[in-house]
Amino acid sequence: MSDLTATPERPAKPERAAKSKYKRILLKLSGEALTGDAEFGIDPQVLDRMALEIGQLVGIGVQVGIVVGGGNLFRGAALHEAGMERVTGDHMGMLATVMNALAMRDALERSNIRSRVMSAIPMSGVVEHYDRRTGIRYLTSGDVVLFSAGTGNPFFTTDSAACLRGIEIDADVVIKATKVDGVYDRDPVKHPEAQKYERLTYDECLDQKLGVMDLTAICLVRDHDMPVRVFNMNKPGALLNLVMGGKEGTLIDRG
Ligand SMILES: Nc1ncnc2c1ncn2[C@@H]1O[C@H](COP(=O)(O)OP(=O)(O)OP(=O)(O)O)[C@@H](O)[C@H]1O
Ligand SMILES: O=c1ccn([C@@H]2O[C@H](COP(=O)(O)O)[C@@H](O)[C@H]2O)c(=O)[nH]1
Repeated sequence: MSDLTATPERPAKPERAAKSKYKRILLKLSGEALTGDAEFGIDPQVLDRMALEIGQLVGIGVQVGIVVGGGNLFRGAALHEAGMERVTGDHMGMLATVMNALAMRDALERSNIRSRVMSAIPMSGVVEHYDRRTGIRYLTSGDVVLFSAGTGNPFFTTDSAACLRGIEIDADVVIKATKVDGVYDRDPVKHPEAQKYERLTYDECLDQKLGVMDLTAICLVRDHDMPVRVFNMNKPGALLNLVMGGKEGTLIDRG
């Protein structure tokens, strides 16, 4: 029987991402998309598929930091609407992201992709506490790093956490993997006639209040000139194509 406590062998150092457009990325995975066809929870098949796609990036030497959402389990705002105190609901939402990160790490390690989970909320014995310099060291050595528990503060979302961590680790781009294939002039799930944008400026996103990412997150990336790409995580090969410089989804930058 294999030793389940062992971490996979470190693979031979991958060649530098010679042909990739980005050297270090921050990938935001939608929690809601982890449910697959179910209504709640985590679909292991979705995790395995994501692990495969992330493995392709690691294989060409791209450094991958990940922030996973928690919308498949708990959202503070929804719990609050149902009568719970908001901060407690947000704490539950952040803990949900830790659960998703643990599940993602499990899938990555089953695919022999070395990975670490760090949490913004100390959780000794379960995951490491977030430390920027340690996280960067792990990334530099080729490990995938899952930054969990959002920002560690209530009233934020994991979109903001993804932009924050992306800026902190000096990523080349924040990539938001979601269920729609980019940013539209209105929610394409509710409005099938919605028009997709190829490229948008931060200010256009803010002025038009485009709901694909929260406004706090957009302000943060605008203030730090961090490009964001939104793409459909259900499209096989799209993540690799995007990292190689292909035109997937929508690019949000300063124009
Ligand atoms: N203008 C828009 N363009 C694209 N998508 C939009 C827009 N407005 C609202 N949306 C919705 O935003 C969703 C994308 O957000 P996502 O699924 O990542 O949710 P989230 O709340 O960020 O993630 P999580 O599930 O992790 O909480 C899409 O599924 C889409 O329905
Ligand atoms: O910094 C943060 C990040 C998240 N939360 C709470 O967690 C849930 C799940 O995150 P999603 O971005 O919605 O997937 C979120 O709704 C918040 O309740 C937080 O409080 N602080």
